[in-house]
Amino acid sequence: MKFTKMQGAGNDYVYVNCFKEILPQDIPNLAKQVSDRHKGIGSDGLILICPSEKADAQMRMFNADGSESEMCGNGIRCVAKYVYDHGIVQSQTLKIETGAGILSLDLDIIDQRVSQVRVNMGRPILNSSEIPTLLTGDPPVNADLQVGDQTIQVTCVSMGNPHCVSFVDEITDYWVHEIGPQVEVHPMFPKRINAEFIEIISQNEMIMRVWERGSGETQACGTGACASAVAGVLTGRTERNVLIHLPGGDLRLEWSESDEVFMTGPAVEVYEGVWTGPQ
Ligand SMILES: N[C@@H](CCC[C@H](N)C(=O)O)C(=O)O
Repeated sequence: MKFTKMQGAGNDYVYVNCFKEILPQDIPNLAKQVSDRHKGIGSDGLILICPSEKADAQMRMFNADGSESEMCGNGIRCVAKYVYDHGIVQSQTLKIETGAGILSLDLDIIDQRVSQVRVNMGRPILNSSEIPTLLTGDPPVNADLQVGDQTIQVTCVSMGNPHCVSFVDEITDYWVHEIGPQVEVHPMFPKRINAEFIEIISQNEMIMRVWERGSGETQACGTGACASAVAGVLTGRTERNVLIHLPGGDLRLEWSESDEVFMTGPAVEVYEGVWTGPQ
């Protein structure tokens, strides 16, 4: 199976061109195998670039534990780069089908290669069945979450996939590695959840680390950055334009007055290879 390793703000996935490649039936198991950083290729998960009847291409995304997610913000920028750079569709605007609907993307092209992508990530969902108990009222969708022996204040936002955002004074490993995994599997979230930890720098700038559902800490999460930008506005901490610094790079976010979230960030191809599978 031919694959391409790509990363967006350090969030790295194995991408497979399903316009050409035929995959084994058990894709969750394939995702687990290729993602393994010691015995596989090593990645935060597996992303399939597939034909679509409704858009230029379809993206399917699997976390490192084999679970499938509805959406991947850093992934969709890389899918757009792949589709353009590999000549599947050479248009500066693309439509990609995801589990969260069909999204529109604008490509920034330098020397005939995509360098940056601006994605219309759609409207945040503030009353989602994926985040059932917390989101029963009007926004702000804030709640107190009991985690171990402490209560943390969270803001829950779905970008097609679910996110639980906590604003903290200082983001430490304690938050990401101790609290993050407990938030992920908290009984309040039956489909599990991605946990973002945010330090505010100013009304237009924040720092973020994430504990991702199904993959653990990653260097960036695009949908998590969108959810955090929305949560910043909902809680009165930030304005609608915000620059988010993540361990793997920066993402620029805008929550427009028309209620759509726009995310701009890099997409990078790292290398191509052939997966022969565990022997
Ligand atoms: N890193 C991604 C999100 C990947 C999926 C997530 N772990 C989930 O299970 O919802 C991003 O950039 O959005």
